[in-house]
Amino acid sequence: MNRDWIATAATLSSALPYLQRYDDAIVVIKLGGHAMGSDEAMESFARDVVLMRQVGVNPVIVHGGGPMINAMLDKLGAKSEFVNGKRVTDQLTVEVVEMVLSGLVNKRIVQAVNRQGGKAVGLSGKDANLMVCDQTDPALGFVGTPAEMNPTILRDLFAHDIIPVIAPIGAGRNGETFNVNGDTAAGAIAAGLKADRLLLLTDVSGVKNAAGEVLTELTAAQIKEMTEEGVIAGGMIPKTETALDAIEGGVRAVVILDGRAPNAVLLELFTEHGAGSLIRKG
Ligand SMILES: Nc1ncnc2c1ncn2[C@@H]1O[C@H](COP(=O)(O)OP(=O)(O)O)[C@@H](O)[C@H]1O
Ligand SMILES: CC(=O)N[C@@H](CCC(=O)OP(=O)(O)O)C(=O)O
Repeated sequence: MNRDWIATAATLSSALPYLQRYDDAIVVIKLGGHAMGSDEAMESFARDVVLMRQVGVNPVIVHGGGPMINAMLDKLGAKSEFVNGKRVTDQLTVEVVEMVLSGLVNKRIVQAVNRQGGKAVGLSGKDANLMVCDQTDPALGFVGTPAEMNPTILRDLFAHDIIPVIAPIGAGRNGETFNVNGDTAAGAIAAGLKADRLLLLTDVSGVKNAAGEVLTELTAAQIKEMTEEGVIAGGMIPKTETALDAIEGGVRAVVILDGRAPNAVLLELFTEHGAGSLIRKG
């Protein structure tokens, strides 16, 4: 018999304890703009998510799309600046952010999942009042901080075998639209659902120390120290902040990992190998 088939059967068999552990688990996956990559990479990601659903996991995808927003702002001749990983968002920018995230990016992911045989439905924080926000800081404009989560809609979707794909747009209490950092939104949704896992997919293999080595496990104290020293910087700041908030909010564990690695989520969930940097309650 072909050796590859024997190896495939052995791999499937060794996954049994993990399949049992994650049966009916809620796993929130944040797909960052930098991790989205080519159509082939998107297809492979979508396939992994459909497989998760097939084996009894309830996956929720929350996406970013920073590079896609930048590209559209460039086309419009508009500039934007970031403060601690958050985009300063004026009226024009928030309109572009909503169009790009809820439109182009969200539907690309929805379609990719559905092409693999899944049932994905796209929504944003506005739908069913999923994520109601307050303004983060007047200096940042229309940037929102999640203040009230209404995740019942997501449980209703799970019950119908539907994979929710969520754009990080928040509903304001006075009809405003808020731009929410994708990691922040994913953390708030994971906490609202008391998810078993929050996987933050990005373009590095995990959180690196000053020597550039990936730390396989991180404590809150280490994150605080590394941020003060500037070792954790830029886009990694909202990710590690999110991880700590999510754990405080009742998420069992958070993993920051490279979404561009082949089958990254399957490797993390269903093998003993694991991947990236794990953060859990200390
Ligand atoms: N200590 C660190 N370890 C790993 N990456 C870091 C660290 N500090 C800053 N970064 C940067 O954070 C980036 C990930 O954040 P970001 O670009 O916002 O990703 P995404 O678009 O996937 O959300 C990495 O590509 C890296 O340049
Ligand atoms: C407030 C804020 O910064 N919002 C982000 C939303 C998109 C995002 O988070 O995209 P990534 O995950 O690809 O970085 C932005 O405007 O870029």
